[in-house]
Amino acid sequence: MTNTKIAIIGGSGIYDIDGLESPQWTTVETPWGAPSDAILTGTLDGVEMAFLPRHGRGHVHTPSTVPYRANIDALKRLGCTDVISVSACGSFREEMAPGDFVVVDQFIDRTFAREKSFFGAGCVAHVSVAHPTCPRLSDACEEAAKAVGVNVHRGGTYLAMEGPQFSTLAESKMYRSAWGADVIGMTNMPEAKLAREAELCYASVAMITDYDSWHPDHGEVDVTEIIKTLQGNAANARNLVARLPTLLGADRAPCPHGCDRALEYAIMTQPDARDPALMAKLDAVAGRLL
Ligand SMILES: CSC[C@H]1O[C@H](OP(=O)(O)O)[C@H](O)[C@@H]1O
Ligand SMILES: Nc1ncnc2[nH]cnc12
Repeated sequence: MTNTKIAIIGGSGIYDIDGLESPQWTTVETPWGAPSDAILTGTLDGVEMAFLPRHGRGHVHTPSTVPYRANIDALKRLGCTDVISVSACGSFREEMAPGDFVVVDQFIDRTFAREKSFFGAGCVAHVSVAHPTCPRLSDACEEAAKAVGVNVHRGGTYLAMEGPQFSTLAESKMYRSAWGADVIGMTNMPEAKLAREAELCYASVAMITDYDSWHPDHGEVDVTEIIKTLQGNAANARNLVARLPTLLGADRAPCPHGCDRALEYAIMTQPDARDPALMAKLDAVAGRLL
C-alpha cells in the first residue's frame, strides 16, 4: 500500500479548486522547464491533493504551449499517484449534449507541435498506450459524476487536435463519421501518453461545451458560448472533484491495470549506453527503475 495523492489538471475555465485543508500554492521546478503554473496542494477528506491549472491562472498557455512534460514531471515529483484531467470538449454525438460529462477512454492523437515523450536518444523507451486511461480511476470519476447528478457517459474517443483554431466543417464531419471520434479537444494528448510514461494512473473527464461545427442545428463553435456552458458547469466539476478522495481512499493498492508499472519492460537502451544527462532528467519520471 502507498498513500494516494490525487492530481487534478484543470482545463479551460478551471483555475483552482476549493475545500482543501492547508491549501498552498507551491512552485515546482523540473528538468523539463517550468510547469504551467504553481501547484495548489492540500488535503481533502484525509487524502492528499494537488491541483494544476493547465493553461495557468489567467489562461496564459495555448494548447500548443502548455508545458506537458514539466506538468507531468512536477506532479510525479510531488508524489502524485493519480491524475484526473477535467477538460472542455466539443461533442460529435447528439446524445453527448452540452452540459454532459464524458469519461473518455480512448484518444486519437492528431497533435504535431508538441514534445511527446520524456525519453529519446540516450534512453529509448516504448510504453503501451493501447488503453491510455486507467479503468479504476475512470470508475471513480464516473461514480463521482453520478453522485453529483451530472448526465455522464462512460467511454468515448477523444480526438486531440493541435488548434488553436477550431476544426473546419470537413474535418468535423470526418472525425465524427469516418473516424468514430466522440469528443474533441486540444490538450489531452500528449498529456495522457506522458502520464503513462511517468507510471501515473490517468483519467479524463470531458465537459461537453458545444457540438463543434458538424451539427446542422447548431452554429459554429463560439468561445463565448463555451465559457457560458463552462460557467454553468463549474459547480458540477468542483463537486465531482470533491467526491474523489472518499471514492479513492487514502491507502492505495497497486493499480490492477498496471499503470504504475508501465515502464517495467519498456526501456530498451542498455545501461552502459545510456546518456547520463538524460538519465539525470528522468530522476522523477523513471527513478523507480534507474
Ligand atoms: C476554450 S475552448 C478551447 C480550449 O478549451 C479546451 O481546453 P482544455 O482541454 O484545457 O479544457 C480545449 O482543449 C482548448 O484548449
Ligand atoms: N469544439 C471544440 N474543439 C476543440 N476544442 C474544444 N474545446 C471545447 N470545444 C472544443
